[in-house]
Amino acid sequence: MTPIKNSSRFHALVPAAGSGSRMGAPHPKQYLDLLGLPVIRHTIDALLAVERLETVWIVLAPDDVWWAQYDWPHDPRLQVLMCGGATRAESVTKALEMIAQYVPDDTWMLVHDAARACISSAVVDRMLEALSEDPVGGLLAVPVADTLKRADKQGRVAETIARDGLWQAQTPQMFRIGMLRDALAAHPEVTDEASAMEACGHRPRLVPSDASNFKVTFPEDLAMAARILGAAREQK
Ligand SMILES: Nc1ccn([C@@H]2O[C@H](COP(=O)(O)OP(=O)(O)OP(=O)(O)O)[C@@H](O)[C@H]2O)c(=O)n1
Ligand SMILES: C[C@](O)(CO)[C@H](O)COP(=O)(O)O
Repeated sequence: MTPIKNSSRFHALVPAAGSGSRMGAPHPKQYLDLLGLPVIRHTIDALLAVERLETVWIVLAPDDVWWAQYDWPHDPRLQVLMCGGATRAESVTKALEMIAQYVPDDTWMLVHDAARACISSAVVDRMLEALSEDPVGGLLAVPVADTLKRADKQGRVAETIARDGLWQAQTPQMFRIGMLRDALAAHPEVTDEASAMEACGHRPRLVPSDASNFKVTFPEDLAMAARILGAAREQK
């Protein structure tokens, strides 16, 4: 592969090497049926609809046997890396190490869960507008709406936590590839990219999103995702 010239400005990276253990299905949740297509296909279609994304990199597990069983968009911007790791952070880190050989360090990378299949291209475009001049980058997130309780070991309320200023982190999470690669290398224990950046002393910007961009995690989530995507289709 030759280096990509002309400093590609925005790329997306989709970690899709998880097993979906909380879904409890016989195969990974990213390949489960959602409105007649695998879950991840909706994610890919939404990202490919964002014209400013120069490449959409998909990170699969090295032993993935499902991807090859489907047809995927014939778009040269769609690229597959078979380098997933044991954790989400490891999958992202390994992919960034490969991609960083071909793109400049200041390239923006939008890391987006394969399992957030209801993402809309309009929201991603809004994120690009909000963050492209930002010195750090940031993430989609929603303010916490419910009252929060911490449980004790008996399943009783140990305390009520003030929700002021609390947000739920979503994806995409958008950072410059060089800074993100270094942050994840230093903090491999994180569950999202923003945490690695925070641990390095940065303060990622929160870009308001909404609950429709939820992560398909449990069996009942598939019906919810189908309703959201179905309603979005009807509005088009
Ligand atoms: N080793 C891993 C684990 C997760 N992921 C990806 O990271 C995203 C968010 O992770 P999560 O929803 O937790 O997925 P799983 O790990 O597959 O689910 P579970 O935790 O229920 O096993 C998913 O798109 C998943 O495929 C990954 O690329 N590599
Ligand atoms: C990145 C993420 O989707 C933000 O909410 C989340 O942290 C991933 O969580 P998991 O630990 O992979 O379930």
